[in-house]
Amino acid sequence: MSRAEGPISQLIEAARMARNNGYAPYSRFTVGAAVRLTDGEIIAGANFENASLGLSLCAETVALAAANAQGRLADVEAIAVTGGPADALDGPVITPCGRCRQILNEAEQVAGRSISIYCADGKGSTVVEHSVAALLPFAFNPNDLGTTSHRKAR
Ligand SMILES: O=c1ccn([C@H]2C[C@H](O)[C@@H](CO)O2)c(=O)[nH]1
Ligand SMILES: [Zn+2]
Repeated sequence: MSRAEGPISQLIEAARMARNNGYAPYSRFTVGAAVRLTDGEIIAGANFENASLGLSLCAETVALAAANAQGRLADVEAIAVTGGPADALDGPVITPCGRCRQILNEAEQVAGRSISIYCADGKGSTVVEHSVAALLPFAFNPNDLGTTSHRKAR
């Protein structure tokens, strides 16, 4: 899809704004993500690097952890991600890394619904939609541990 409209473009704009807060002094590649909840609330995240380089956190993971910190992990229905070189306004269409895909899969299992992933270029003009299942086929699931305790009691 190109130039998204309505709630999708709103979510991408939130991700683009969050990208400004990316802490990326080592890679100089800033990333923003924004999660949309079932009631329309948007929760943002930005990448958060560390001098111990391998400890860096991706924007998607930060946004999902922020939703969890508000007790809203089960309400996640979509996520947008955008990023690029810190000194440029644009950037390529990026898709979540492998670790974030596994974390998105966990959120999907908790939410009990599929989560739409909107991958936007830096300008937000090109948007590619993916599902978790498409990005992470044959995922390792909470059910594989023989537990259902990831499901929220309602
Ligand atoms: O989907 C992605 C890909 C990369 N990054 C971050 C990790 C690191 O801080 C920087 C360069 O890989 O971008 C994200 O936040 N999300
Ligand atoms: Zn990641």
